[in-house]
Amino acid sequence: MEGENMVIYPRLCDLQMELTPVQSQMQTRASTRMRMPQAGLREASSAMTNSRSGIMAPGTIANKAMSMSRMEPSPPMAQQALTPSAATRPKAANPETRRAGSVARQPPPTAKTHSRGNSYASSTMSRSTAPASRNGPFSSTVGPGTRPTSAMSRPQSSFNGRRPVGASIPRAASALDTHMEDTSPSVLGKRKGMPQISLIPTRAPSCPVGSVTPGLDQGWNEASGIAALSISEGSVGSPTPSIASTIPWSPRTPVPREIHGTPKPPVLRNCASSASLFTTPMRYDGTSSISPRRPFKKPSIPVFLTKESTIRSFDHVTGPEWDQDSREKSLDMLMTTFMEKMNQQGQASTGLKETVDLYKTRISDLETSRDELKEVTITQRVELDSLRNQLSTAEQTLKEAKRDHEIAVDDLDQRHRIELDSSKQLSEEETANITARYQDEARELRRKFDREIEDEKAARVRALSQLTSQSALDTQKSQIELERKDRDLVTLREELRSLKADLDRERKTVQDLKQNLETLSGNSVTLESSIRALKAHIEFLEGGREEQSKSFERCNQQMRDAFAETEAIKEKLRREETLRRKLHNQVQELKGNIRVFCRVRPSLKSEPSSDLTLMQYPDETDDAKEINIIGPEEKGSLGGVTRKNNTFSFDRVFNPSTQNAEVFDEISQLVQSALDGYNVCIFCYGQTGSGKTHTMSSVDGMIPRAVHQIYETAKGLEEKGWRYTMAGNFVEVYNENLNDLLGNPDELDKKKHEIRHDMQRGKTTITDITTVNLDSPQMVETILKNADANRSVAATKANERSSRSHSVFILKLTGENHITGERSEGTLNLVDLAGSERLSHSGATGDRLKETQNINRSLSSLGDVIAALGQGKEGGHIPYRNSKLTYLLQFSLGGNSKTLMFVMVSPLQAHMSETLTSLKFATKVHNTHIGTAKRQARVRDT
Ligand SMILES: Nc1ncnc2c1ncn2[C@@H]1O[C@H](COP(=O)(O)OP(=O)(O)OP(=O)(O)O)[C@@H](O)[C@H]1O
Repeated sequence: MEGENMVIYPRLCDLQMELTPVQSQMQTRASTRMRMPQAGLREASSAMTNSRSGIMAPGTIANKAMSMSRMEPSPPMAQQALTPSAATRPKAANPETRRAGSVARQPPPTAKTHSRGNSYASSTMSRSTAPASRNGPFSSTVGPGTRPTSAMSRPQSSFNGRRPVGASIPRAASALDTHMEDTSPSVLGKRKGMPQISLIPTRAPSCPVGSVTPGLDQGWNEASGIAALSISEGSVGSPTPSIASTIPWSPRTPVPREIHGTPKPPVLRNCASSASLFTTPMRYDGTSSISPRRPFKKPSIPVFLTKESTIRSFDHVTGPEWDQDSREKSLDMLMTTFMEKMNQQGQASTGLKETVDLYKTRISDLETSRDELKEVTITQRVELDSLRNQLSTAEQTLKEAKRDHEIAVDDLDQRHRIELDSSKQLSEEETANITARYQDEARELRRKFDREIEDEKAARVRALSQLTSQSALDTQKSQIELERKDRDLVTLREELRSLKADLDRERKTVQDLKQNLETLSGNSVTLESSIRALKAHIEFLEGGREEQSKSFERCNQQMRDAFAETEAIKEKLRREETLRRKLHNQVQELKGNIRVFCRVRPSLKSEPSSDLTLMQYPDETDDAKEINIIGPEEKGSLGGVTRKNNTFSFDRVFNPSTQNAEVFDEISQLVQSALDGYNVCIFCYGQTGSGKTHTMSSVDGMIPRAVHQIYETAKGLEEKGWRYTMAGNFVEVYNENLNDLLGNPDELDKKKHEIRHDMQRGKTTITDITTVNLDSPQMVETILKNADANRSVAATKANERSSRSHSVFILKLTGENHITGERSEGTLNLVDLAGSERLSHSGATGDRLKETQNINRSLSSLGDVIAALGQGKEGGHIPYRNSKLTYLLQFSLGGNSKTLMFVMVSPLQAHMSETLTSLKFATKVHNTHIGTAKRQARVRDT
C-alpha cells in the first residue's frame, strides 16, 4: 500500500512540476497583459501631461490674452467698465501660476476641466456684469436697466470653451467667434428641449428708448453676418443653458453653432443695450484683428439715434441724453475699448488654434499607441489560448492521475480491511483462549485461597477460643483481684477513717495538751521560781544532784498526769453528752410524749374590749398551767346571778401577752429532740382566727425559729463530730388530697401525691414532692413565702384556703458523728390545722359542704388516733388511715415520736363556745398517755 502510494505521489508531483512553469508563464503573461494597458495609459497620460506641460489650456490662453489686454492702457471709462471682471481674471490667468503648475496643477483637457472652465467663465461674467450694471456709466447714458457689460461678457464666453479636442466639446459662441470650421449644424440640432429663438430679426416692441431700424437689421444680417438678435420677452430671462442654443444657425452666418456658459439673461434683457451692442461692430472699419477671415462690412444705414431720427415725439424734450457730441465721444471711447478687446480675442483665438493643433498631434500619437497596444493584445491573446490548451491538457492528465490514485487507494483499503478482519478474528480467538486459560487459573487460585482462608479461619477460631478462655480466666482472676482490692480499699477506707478519727482525737489531745502546757507553763513559772529557790538552796547546800533529777522526774510525771487527766476529761465529756441526750429524752418522756400547750391570742384593735371573754390564769406566776374561762352571767332559779367557771389544765398556758420567742423556748427542747433523732410533731389546733398561723408560720413563728435553732445547734455539734443535712417539704391536705405547696401552683388540686411508709425504718415519703435542701436559715423564709403564695392562688373570696386546709411543714434532719460513728435521723413536723369550729352540715352545700365534711373527719380522726394511742394497747389498732392527715403523721404520732399540741384560744366572747370545745378536746389529748418514744439512731458497728 505504502509502496503504491510512493509510486503514485511522484507522478502527481511530476505533473505539478510540469504545470507550474505553465501556470507561472500564464501568470507572467497575464500580469504583463494587465500591465501593458496600464503602461500604455501611463505613457499616454504622461505624454498628455508632457504635452500639457508645453501647451496652454484654451482657457489659459484666453485668460492670458485677457490679462495681456488688461496690461495695456485703456481709456478711463473702459477701464472702469472692465475693472470688475478684470479683477477676477488674474486668479485663473496668472502667468506665474501657469508657469509653475503647468504640469502638475493644470487640469487635463477633459470634460471636468471644461466644466470647471465654464463655471469659472460664468462666475467671472456674473461678477463683471453686476457691478457694471449698477455703476457703469453706460447704463446711465443708455437708459434705466441696461447692462453695458453684457457686450463684454459675451466675448468672454467664447473664450471659455476649454476643450479644444473633439467635436463634442461645446465651445462658447459669440458674435465675435471666427471658428467657422468647428461649427456644425448637426451638433446644434442635437440639443433637445431647448427653447428656440427665432433668427428672424424682430424689433422689440417694448423697447422704450430707440430701436433698430429695419434697414439696420437687414444690413446686419447681410453685410456683417452677425445675427441681430430679436428676443421675445418670453425667452429673455429664461434659464437657458446656452444662448447659442437659442440662436438658429444659418449657413451663411459666421456665428459659431454653440455658445457655452451659464445663462445670461440680464445681458439681453434690455433691447436697447443689445441693439447698441450688436450695432457696435458695424462701425468697425474692417481692420480689426478679431479674425482676418471674417470681414466686417460697414453698415449702410446709420446706427445711432439722432435728433432727426424717427423719434419725433421727443422734440420738446431737452437734456443731456440728447447731447450728441458727448454721446458720440463716449461711444468712440467705448468703440476703442471694444476694438482693443477684439484684438486681444483675436490673439487668443490664434493661441487656441495652436492648442487645437497640438491636441491633434497628441491624438494621433495616442492613436498610434493604441494601435500598438492592440497588436500586443492580439499577441497575448494567442499566447493565452495556447497556455489555456496546455493547462487543460495538464488538468486532464492530473484528473487521470488522481483517478488512478483513487483506484489504487481503494484497492489498498480493501486489502487492508481484509487483513484487519482476519487479524481481528485471530486476536479474538487468541483472547478467548487466553481468557479461558486465565479463568481456569483464577478458579484454581480461588479454590486454593479458599482452602487457605478456611485453614486460616479455623486456626484463628482456635486461637480466638484459646484467647477467650484465657481472657475469661484473666477476667475471673482480675475480678477476684478487684474484689480483693475492693475489700482492701474498704479496709483502707475504714483504716483511713479510724486514722482520721485518731488524728482528730490526737489533735484534740494536742489541743488539750497545749492547754495543759499553758497551765503547766504557768506552773513552770512557779517551778522556775522554785527552781531558782532550789538552785539557791542547791548552791547553798552544794550538792544534791539526785534531788535535782528527782525533781525533773516529778515534773515530767506531772505533765504526763496532766495529759492523761485531759484525755480522761474529754472522754468524760463525750460520755456526758450522751448522758445529756439520754437525760434530756428521759425528761421529755417524763414530761409526756404528748404535751398540750394552750395559748390565748390578744384581742385585736378592731375587736371591742366589751366582747372579750373573761379568762383567768390562776398559776400564772408559778407554773402557768391553768386557765379559767369564766362564763357569762346566769340568773339562778333563786334569782341569784352566777357565772360558770371552766378550769382547764395543760402543760403550759400562755396568756395573751406571751410572745412567740417565749413560746419557742418551751418547744426548743423538742426541736433538739428532732436533732437527736426523734420524730417530733407540733401542731396548732383551734378555731378560725384563734392565732394558729401567727404562732406557726409568722415571721417569728415556730417554723422559722425551729429552723434557726436547728442550724445553730447543728453548728455547735460540729465540734463534737456531728454533721447534719436538712431537707424540707411543705404540703397541704385539702379535701383529703395532698398538695405540694413548694411545687407548681397550677398543679394544686390536680397532681396526685401518694404517701408511702417504710415500716421497718419508720420513715415516710411522698411521691413527686418538692424537697428543698435548707443550706442556710434564710431558705426557710423563701419556703414559707412560696407556700403562702401558692395557697393565695388557690384561695377564693368565699373560701380562705388557710382556714379550710391543713398545712404540714416537714423537716428531715439527718446527722452523722464522724468521731463516734453515730448516725441519727429525726423528723420535725410543724402542722397548722384547719379551723376546728364545728361547722353545721345543714347550711353548707356543694364544695363548702365537702370541705366541712373533710375538715370534721380529719380532726375527729386525729382525736381518734390520739385516743387509740392513749389506750396503750400493745399492737392495738391505731386508725391512721382514716384521714390523710393522720396517715401522713403516722410516724410522728405515737410511741416513737414526741407530740406537742397547741390549743389556740380566741379571746372573743362570741367565740367562747368554740373555745370551750377546743379546750375540752385539748384536755382529752393532754390526758392521753402515749408510750415511750424511741430514738431513731444507729450506732456504727465497730
Ligand atoms: N399572739 C398574737 N399576738 C398578736 N396578734 C395575734 C396573735 N395571735 C393571732 N393574732 C392575730 O389574730 C389574727 C388571726 O390570727 P391567725 O390568722 O393566726 O388565726 P388562725 O387561727 O391561723 O386563722 P385561720 O384558721 O383562718 O388560719 C391575725 O391578724 C393575727 O395577726
